[in-house]
Amino acid sequence: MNPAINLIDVTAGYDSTIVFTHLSLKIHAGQFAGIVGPTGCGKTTLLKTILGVQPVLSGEVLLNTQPANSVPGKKIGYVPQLESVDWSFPVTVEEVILMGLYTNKRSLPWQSREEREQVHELAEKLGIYNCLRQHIAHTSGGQRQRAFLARALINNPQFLVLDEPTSGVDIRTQHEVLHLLGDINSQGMTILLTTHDLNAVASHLPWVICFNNGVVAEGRPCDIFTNEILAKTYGSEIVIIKHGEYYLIANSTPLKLNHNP
Ligand SMILES: Nc1ncnc2c1ncn2[C@@H]1O[C@H](COP(=O)(O)OP(=O)(O)OP(=O)(O)O)[C@@H](O)[C@H]1O
Repeated sequence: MNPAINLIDVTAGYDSTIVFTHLSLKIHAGQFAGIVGPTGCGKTTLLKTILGVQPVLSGEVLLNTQPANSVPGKKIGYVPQLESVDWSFPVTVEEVILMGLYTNKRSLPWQSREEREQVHELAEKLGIYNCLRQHIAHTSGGQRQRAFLARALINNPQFLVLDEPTSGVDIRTQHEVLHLLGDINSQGMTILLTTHDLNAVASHLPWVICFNNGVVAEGRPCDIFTNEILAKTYGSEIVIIKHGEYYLIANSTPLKLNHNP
């Protein structure tokens, strides 16, 4: 079977920076995979390359055997890093979701009844029906994440690509978002995301790709999250605390609490 996403010997980057060279990576249909790696190692650039918005310098990116830049945008549902979104933009949650439906040909005020019903159905499914009329800036981090997820899903894409869906929200919301993505994946959606949260990956994702300007290792979290692979990925020691079958990965050096008054 052909991979859903197939990078073949890809070199990509910007005018001033080559971010990765000769990268080959396959994501299979139905896979739920997370890319982890240090800040600036090229995770977002990799997603942009898959989305076809970042031109490759050499090599090829195929989506279901078609070149990525020839695949209509609607085939890929994309959730950007929400930290990059301008929250002062005057839109409601409902309008954010509707934006997913519009191409350059249509403007926002004119939605059909079917389109509204489609939005309401999806909002109900994602648990944000009650905040559809709320200004997006007045919603919680978890509700925003769900609103942008709905915007990405509204066109029934073949793949879902998310840039750091677990950042900027508390631990409980992180788990809720990943649980929701797990449910969407179990209905057949191929999902690729980036995250800095190794523990969330370890507990929710079946497949992890350790990245640092290239693939360091990939596999099941239980095989991949070793001191050796994490040190190679992050360039410094990452402490893994094991308790029976439970793992806790310390993203920073353990601290000794200050007991001084
Ligand atoms: N538009 C751009 N123009 C030039 N260089 C860029 C651009 N965007 C990113 N870079 C550079 O490319 C490299 C990879 O950046 P990228 O955003 O892909 O990393 P990342 O792993 O997603 O980082 P983070 O975890 O902080 O989001 C960095 O050195 C960054 O400075």
